[in-house]
Amino acid sequence: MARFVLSLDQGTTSSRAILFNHEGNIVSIDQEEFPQIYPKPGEVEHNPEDIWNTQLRVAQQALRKAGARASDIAALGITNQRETAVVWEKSTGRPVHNAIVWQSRLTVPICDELKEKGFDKEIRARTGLVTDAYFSGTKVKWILDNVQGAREKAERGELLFGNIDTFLIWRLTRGRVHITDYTNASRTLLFNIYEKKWDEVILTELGIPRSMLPTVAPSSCVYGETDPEFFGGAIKIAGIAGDQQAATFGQVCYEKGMAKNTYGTGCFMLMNTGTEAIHSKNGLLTTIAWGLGKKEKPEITYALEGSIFVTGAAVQWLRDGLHAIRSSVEVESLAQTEENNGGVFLVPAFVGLGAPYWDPYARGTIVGLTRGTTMGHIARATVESISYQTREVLEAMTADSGIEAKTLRVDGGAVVNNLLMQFQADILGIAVQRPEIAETTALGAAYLAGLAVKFWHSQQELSKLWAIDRTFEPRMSADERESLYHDWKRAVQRSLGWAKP
Ligand SMILES: Nc1ncnc2c1ncn2[C@@H]1O[C@H](COP(=O)(O)OP(=O)(O)O)[C@@H](O)[C@H]1O
Ligand SMILES: O=P(O)(O)OC[C@H](O)CO
Repeated sequence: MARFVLSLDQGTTSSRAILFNHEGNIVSIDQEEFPQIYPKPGEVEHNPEDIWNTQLRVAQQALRKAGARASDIAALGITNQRETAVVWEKSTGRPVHNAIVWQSRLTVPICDELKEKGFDKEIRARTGLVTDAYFSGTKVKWILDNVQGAREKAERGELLFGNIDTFLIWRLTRGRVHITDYTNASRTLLFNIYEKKWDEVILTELGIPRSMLPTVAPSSCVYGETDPEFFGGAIKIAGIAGDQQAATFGQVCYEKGMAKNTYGTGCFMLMNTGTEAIHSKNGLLTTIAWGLGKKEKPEITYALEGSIFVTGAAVQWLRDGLHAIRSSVEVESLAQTEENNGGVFLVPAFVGLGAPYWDPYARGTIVGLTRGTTMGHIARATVESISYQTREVLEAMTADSGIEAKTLRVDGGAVVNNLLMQFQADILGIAVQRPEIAETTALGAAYLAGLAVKFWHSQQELSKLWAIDRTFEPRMSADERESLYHDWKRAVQRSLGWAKP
């Protein structure tokens, strides 16, 4: 009798694999970081072989640590950094270029051209997204336009495109399955979220052959099996979701109006809007939260999303760029060396700004420096910037949905930082709830896979497994809160448009 579900969580900075038991508890975990490649300022790439090798290794290691065999695994779920685009040869499985990462600004000129033509309105109306280099579509176009021979090969049906979920499944099944789910498809800029199919008008405009694209399936169903060689036996692949949607599922935000915020490389807030796709007037994205039900008749749940590009990555910059700390966790103690930010505000617009500004030309800014500024102030300003950006997105969400959040569910690598969590509650003026399992991304993918093979039977059953580790109540006075937020807004104004040619 299978005892576990295996979750593969392929993130921006690391690959993780987690085994969950029937209670939704972690049985074993393994994680490996892999190199970030920065070819030019603003460009970010990953070597797909690094992604594959680290992901396979951590999965094998997670099984080994638990003393589990393939037959102990009821199913495998995959969750992934979204939008990151890989194009590979169908016959060999070899990528024709590095993966172009979601953060990369490489395709800003393509997006500018689309906007000049007014095609951004078509994109918004069909995909729910804004025309930004963030999404996969212009990355695929760039590869076809710039890698020698790629376009001809693609037109002959010899190249395939996929986000990381699709690439991993292609490898895990040794090229037998070319598939994605509704959540990942909704982030490509190529998928019509209303008609629930690849959008021919956009494909034509970007010159992307339909034959490159994977089949789109529900987020919870059996897609195929892993080649027996990888885990000493075949394992059913039965769940797929982009990592932010998976976290929303793992946080059991199953009712309309429920929201979560994930603190990783960036921050991503998603609110379940039910069967209604709300068109944002405040700089948010309309996206697919998950597609459940049958392949022939998917039941789509939509979400509003606020995507913030740089949050935890700013802490990494303190570590790797400024060498102010040796590990990300040290940011908390460094920030605590000062009682407040000393008037310093840091806008981490390293790759432009995402929601709600969508300014590819914004750049990082530190304002308010004086002779008395210390590294402690800068560390505090970095932590605070995560919370201010989150408030901007939550305000946009309230304006778009008309729903006032009373609490915010949080997860992701940075929520271990109690200073950040307390400041977040203070600056929002609402309680922040940290669940017992902060690995909700992996948990969400496990839930999706487990539901497909009846390891779990219903979303109601899963809702009961959610438990709070700690609630952070707001303690700051309203005057102080508003004054800090006002100054943050002034700082953002100084970062906007900085790199515009
Ligand atoms: N204690 C901390 N305080 C603030 N940020 C942290 C802390 N610990 C980790 N982080 C940040 O969280 C991110 C890692 O979180 P994770 O959820 O693994 O991200 P991802 O899935 O994007 O790779 C890194 O950017 C790291 O700098
Ligand atoms: O890998 P993460 O956790 O930084 O998430 C990345 C997002 O999916 C990008 O949209």
